[in-house]
Amino acid sequence: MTPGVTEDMSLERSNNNVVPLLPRTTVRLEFKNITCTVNTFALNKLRLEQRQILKGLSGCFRPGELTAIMGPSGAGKTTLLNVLAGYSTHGAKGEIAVNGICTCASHSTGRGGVRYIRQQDDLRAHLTVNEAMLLAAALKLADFTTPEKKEKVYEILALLGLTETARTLCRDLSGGQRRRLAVALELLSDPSIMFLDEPTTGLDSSASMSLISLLNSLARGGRTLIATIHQPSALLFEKIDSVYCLENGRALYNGPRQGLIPALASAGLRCPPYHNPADFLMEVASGEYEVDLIKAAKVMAQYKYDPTANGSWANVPTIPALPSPLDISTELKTKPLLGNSKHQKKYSKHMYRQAGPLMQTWILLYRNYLMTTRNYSLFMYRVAAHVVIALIFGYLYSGVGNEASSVLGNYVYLYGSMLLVVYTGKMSVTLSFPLEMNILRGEYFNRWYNLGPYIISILAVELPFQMISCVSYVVLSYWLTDNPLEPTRATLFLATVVATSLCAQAWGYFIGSTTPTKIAVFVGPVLACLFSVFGFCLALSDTPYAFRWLHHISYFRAGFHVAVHSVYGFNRTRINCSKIYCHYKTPKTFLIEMDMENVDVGGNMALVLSTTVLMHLLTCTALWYRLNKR
Ligand SMILES: Nc1ncnc2c1ncn2[C@@H]1O[C@H](COP(=O)(O)OP(=O)(O)OP(=O)(O)O)[C@@H](O)[C@H]1O
Repeated sequence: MTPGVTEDMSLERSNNNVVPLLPRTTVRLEFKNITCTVNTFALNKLRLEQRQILKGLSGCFRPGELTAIMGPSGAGKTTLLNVLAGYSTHGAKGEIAVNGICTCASHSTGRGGVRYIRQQDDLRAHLTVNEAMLLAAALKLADFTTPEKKEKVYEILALLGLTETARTLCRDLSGGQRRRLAVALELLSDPSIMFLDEPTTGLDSSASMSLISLLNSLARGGRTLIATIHQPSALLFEKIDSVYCLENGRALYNGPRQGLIPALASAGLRCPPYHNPADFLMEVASGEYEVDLIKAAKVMAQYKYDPTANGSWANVPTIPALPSPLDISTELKTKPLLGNSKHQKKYSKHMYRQAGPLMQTWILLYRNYLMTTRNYSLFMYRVAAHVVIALIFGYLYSGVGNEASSVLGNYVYLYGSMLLVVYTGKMSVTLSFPLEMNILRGEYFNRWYNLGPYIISILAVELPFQMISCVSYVVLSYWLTDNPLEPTRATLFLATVVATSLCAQAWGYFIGSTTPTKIAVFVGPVLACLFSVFGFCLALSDTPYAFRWLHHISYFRAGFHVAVHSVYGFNRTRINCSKIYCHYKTPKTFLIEMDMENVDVGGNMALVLSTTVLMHLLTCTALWYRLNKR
């Protein structure tokens, strides 16, 4: 059993005191002159054009503060977040310093151990909250004992108000609970800096308030928190410490929330009394007031907010803050935040270290096992589909395997069988992997595990699935079509069909991991069709020279030739003939006419197996590149 992820996934603990979580170190993130340029295709001019999305942004995010990145839609908020987090840095330039250590903005590494909670749903739908947390703890907290992991999971769930939902499947959580769980999963490793992309989008005002209060409290514990927020209500805006407002890729305002209205006023933009300052800022940034925003930004940058002064800000009406729905802020106000917390002392002897590769593989396998057992209908449908097709083929081609007048019918059955297993093997992963890719990107970026263990864990589930589906199809259809039941022939046929299907699956992984779903949908079938024509009705001698290389590299052709040979080759004696004349009474006649009398079984099997290994290696390389060179 995986340490910390035993069959008893309950979260029992003796002590119910929830202690606020404190990061180990604090992170100050400064950035200077950040630009981001992308190439876009201008349809009207039919050429590539460069477009600058971020136009020289500078600023600083401090520990202990919740910073909101605001701005109208398309202003560049997500792009800025991606570049600063190191999540996607394509086309980025400029300097980013983490606690004074400078890196280039184009480096795609998680800066300062940053954790990035993206807008997309990165949760595993078929795990319960409890399981998701314990599995994440097992992956991330190698130095903790099992009771300590459970204790930590319990603390975090309690802190985020998720204790009640511990046994709920992630797919059944409400939007707000999902966002909180996403935060909880990352809090396990006590990150000092967290980025959140639009955490309140899709939440109602109460859920948004609850989440922003939570983020505010986490920031108070010494973390650096940065979140993109679209249009916060006045109450929600009160929970924000600093504002970084963008307009069209430029910084409009960068400073403390309390300094916003006086800064706007210094540029001649007076917020009407009782108007939500956040709304006013968005109206200004959207160009609803006739002002030169570049000039206004320059003037506002000159404004120095003085929190002690009785001046401008004191005269601005503020809305009294309501108690946090999670009531965390109150608790944090009454407890020391840094340095001497019970929690910090309790875990101070531990490093926040990832589990080793073997343990990661084991945990991920266990996770896949749990998810598969919850979602077994998918597996059952897949096997059932193969069984149904076997029955249909068995009915249509009944008895063709041992009848000389039906050799061509049997040939079509063999070809159809190969086509079936190639399509099901390839398309099942070609279409599902891009969806998996989204979650993989999030978990990998947030350093849950390495690529090797992840790949082993998905293959360990997918390979047996495909093998079981193939075996159920072959056994049933081969028997119904009355093909020879000699052990050597039957075993070779089964082995060839399964190997070809796994090779197609390896191709599917490669296509799914390198192309978007919309393209993968047709690239997969087109390649399968292209490879399938070689060797079926097209002999090598009839193939134009320019295409002969396709004949040689086609795993479909190789598998199909071995399958035909296993049925009609190896000096098979005469086949029964129930008619007056059967042209293919001697199997050799058929093999000669089909240009298959000299099939190199070993060579063809080696081609299928080596193509499988090659495609898996290419998939690993492509995945590594996509995950590390963003
Ligand atoms: N790879 C890309 N190629 C072309 N244009 C891009 C690319 N990425 C982003 N953009 C453009 O850059 C601009 C900023 O995008 P971004 O997603 O950062 O905006 P945003 O402020 O987060 O918007 P929203 O609030 O609607 O999510 C948009 O106009 C977008 O179309």
